[in-house]
Amino acid sequence: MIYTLTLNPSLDYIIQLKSFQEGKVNLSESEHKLPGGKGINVSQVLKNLGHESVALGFLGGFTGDFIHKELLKKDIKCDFIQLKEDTRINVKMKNKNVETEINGNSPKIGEDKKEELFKQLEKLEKGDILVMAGSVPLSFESDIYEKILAALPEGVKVILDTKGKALESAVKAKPYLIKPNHHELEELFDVKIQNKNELIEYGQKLQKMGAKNVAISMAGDGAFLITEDAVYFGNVPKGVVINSVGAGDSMVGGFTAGIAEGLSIGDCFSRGIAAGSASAFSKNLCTLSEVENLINEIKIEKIN
Ligand SMILES: Nc1ncnc2c1ncn2[C@@H]1O[C@H](COP(=O)(O)OP(=O)(O)OP(=O)(O)O)[C@@H](O)[C@H]1O
Ligand SMILES: O=P(O)(O)OC[C@@]1(O)O[C@H](CO)[C@@H](O)[C@@H]1O
Repeated sequence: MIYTLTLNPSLDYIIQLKSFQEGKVNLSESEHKLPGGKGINVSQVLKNLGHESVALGFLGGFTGDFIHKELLKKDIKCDFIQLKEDTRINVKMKNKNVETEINGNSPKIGEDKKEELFKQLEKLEKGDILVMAGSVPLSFESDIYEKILAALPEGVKVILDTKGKALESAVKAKPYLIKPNHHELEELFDVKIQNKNELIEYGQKLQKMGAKNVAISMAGDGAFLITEDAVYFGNVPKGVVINSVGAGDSMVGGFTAGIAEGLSIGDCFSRGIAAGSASAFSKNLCTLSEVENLINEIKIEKIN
């Protein structure tokens, strides 16, 4: 089974504006609400690509109820731990082509709820895939992903998409795949990466620190995959970006679907890029046909 873990889900409130002036009353042109949070988006993408998953994490209050109901409507299996406080609201504002995000604070999560999560994860089995994605709630220490990795039963394949200290500590516990974007890589090592060789160098540093495979996305500029034996570059297809929120999660979802189908790592990478771009080119998260329409435009090149 595939599990996704979203420690810090969100109700994403998407607002489209014709113009925006700071300090003024601005009228929205349209708005909609979506269940959000990186692992939850991965579960939605997996569903669209024909794969079942169980969405795990913490939900609370009316925002949590909304997310739960929306996921059940999509026939996504859920096993969330209930919190008293409301799940956060993340505002995604689109003014012409400029996307601005305001992400809310996480609700409080007690020690008992954390223990409940570890109990749930104990039940995973060899051969299961666990996708852990997103920020760490304020109630948790930044090494929570490392602790989860260390506590998991043997043989669970972990895909991790997070950043900063949470990523730095978790790589030590040897996840199967991590997916930083190039900005997150710069932030982690506190450097300005000047060219592709440097990017590969820093990706390989993460590998030396423990990550088995490192996929580095660079939005419209392609992506690198560093495996144990090789470095691959994948181009991204050309298209008009409509909504980049969730593009990274879609890449993770596409890659995970490839693993579940037993594809080669290069094909998983290509599927991930197609899914990321298909989501970027549409208002919603990618569908299977959108991914299939792009897959042949992606060429994976082994560069060393
Ligand atoms: N401008 C673009 N053109 C084509 N594809 C894109 C573009 N931007 C993003 N993508 C697709 O989405 C994938 C992930 O993009 P990106 O590097 O922005 O990840 P991210 O920063 O994790 O995403 P997110 O915006 O969800 O946080 C890319 O590898 C690509 O497949
Ligand atoms: O604060 P985090 O967990 O890093 O990111 C949360 C978030 O921005 O990520 C998703 C898009 O990737 C959105 O659904 C959600 O609002």
